[in-house]
Amino acid sequence: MNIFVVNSGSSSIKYQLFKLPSPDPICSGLIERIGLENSIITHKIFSQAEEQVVKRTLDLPDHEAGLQEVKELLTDPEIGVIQNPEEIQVVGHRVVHGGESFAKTAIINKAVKDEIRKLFPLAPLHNPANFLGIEVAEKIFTQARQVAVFDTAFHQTMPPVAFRYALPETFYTELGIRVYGFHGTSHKYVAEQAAKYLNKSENKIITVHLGNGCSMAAVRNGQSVDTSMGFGPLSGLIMGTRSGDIDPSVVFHLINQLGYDPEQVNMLLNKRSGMLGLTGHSDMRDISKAIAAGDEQAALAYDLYAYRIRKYLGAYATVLNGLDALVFTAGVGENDAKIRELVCRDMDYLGIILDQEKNQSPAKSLREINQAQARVKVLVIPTNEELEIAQQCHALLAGAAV
Ligand SMILES: Nc1ncnc2c1ncn2[C@@H]1O[C@H](COP(=O)(O)OP(=O)(O)O)[C@@H](O)[C@H]1O
Ligand SMILES: CC(=O)OP(=O)(O)O
Ligand SMILES: [Mg+2]
Repeated sequence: MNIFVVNSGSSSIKYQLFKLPSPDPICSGLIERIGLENSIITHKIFSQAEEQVVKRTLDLPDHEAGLQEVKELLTDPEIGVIQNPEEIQVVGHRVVHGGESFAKTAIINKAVKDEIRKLFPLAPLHNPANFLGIEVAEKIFTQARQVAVFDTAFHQTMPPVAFRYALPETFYTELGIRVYGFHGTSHKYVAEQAAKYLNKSENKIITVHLGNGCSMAAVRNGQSVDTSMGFGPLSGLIMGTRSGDIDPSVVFHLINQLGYDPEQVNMLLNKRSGMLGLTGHSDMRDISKAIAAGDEQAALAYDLYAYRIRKYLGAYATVLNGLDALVFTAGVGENDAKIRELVCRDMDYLGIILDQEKNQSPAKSLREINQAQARVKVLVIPTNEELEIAQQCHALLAGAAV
């Protein structure tokens, strides 16, 4: 079954084509700077041992132009991997917010689209772009089943003690105000990899997803029991441009005393805060360079970022009443050894003892970075949200076990 996976962001589209049940992608790509001049498409084709990379710079005014270009690349007479778009049987879409309506992957129809649209205000950076990706894919891959895989779905197993806020009950029952949690596809994927590695069906795992957005999850026996993002993808850890946890009094102060309007507060907390607000950079590689050049603000921000993770680590070890494995994943989690070191420092009371040398290993596959005698495995596991999405689509449509 040919499954094309689309992860649309506000200015980017990531995609991969799989022929399930094989987990190896046929091709993958990233389109950056959609809507700006000089959009960049990086398209990779994997065949046997070799990898071919095609890079094109062109003006792509919108997502439709971006996906049209991908269609051309997929069906190109020379480098194409299929002959026509009808060969794609399924398009799997990452959709960030599914509210309480979707505990599982869903075939997209009008009702599903209406629900995704209703959730725009709760995930303003994500759901509108995801929706656009669906609409464009429907036009291009007209024969394919369109399927939505929700970031929130994995966290629907959380108990009420983890998902309820201390607000009057009707705010939950009538207005749906509760913790939803995000990055579920990634937390699920790496927690399953870790459980296989531990070779223990009963297990307690904390997963730490550190990308542009950052979140943690406490996972017991494969089920999410708590997570750091909440009603929207803004609470919890410090992120590239998002503040993470902040006292809501700050919002009232900004509005009532400093004259901000609600949209300005929204922009501030979502787009101008986090590491960007603290240092002027949202990319951890730039922050590391600034620290090396003696920038004290950058050094403080880096410490703040790790400190927040440590607080959640303590909380989740308590929630789980112990810990078998701590998993780092996504761009920062997989690549930034120093962050992992700061997070794991002085955690021997929890059974976490890092092996400095193993922590420095640049390997790109699952690796164990704790000292041999440590009670808790510390693992770096590359996430693969696209493969997880493809496998969930396959399970839904072919009845395959995942
Ligand atoms: N070698 C690296 N060292 C430190 N951070 C890195 C490295 N490579 C990528 N990153 C970080 O990963 C982030 C992107 O992570 P990713 O998981 O791809 O995020 P997203 O899927 O949210 O776009 C970048 O902003 C950057 O901070
Ligand atoms: C939900 C979320 O924060 O996603 P991302 O990390 O892709 O921005
Ligand atoms: Mg991501």
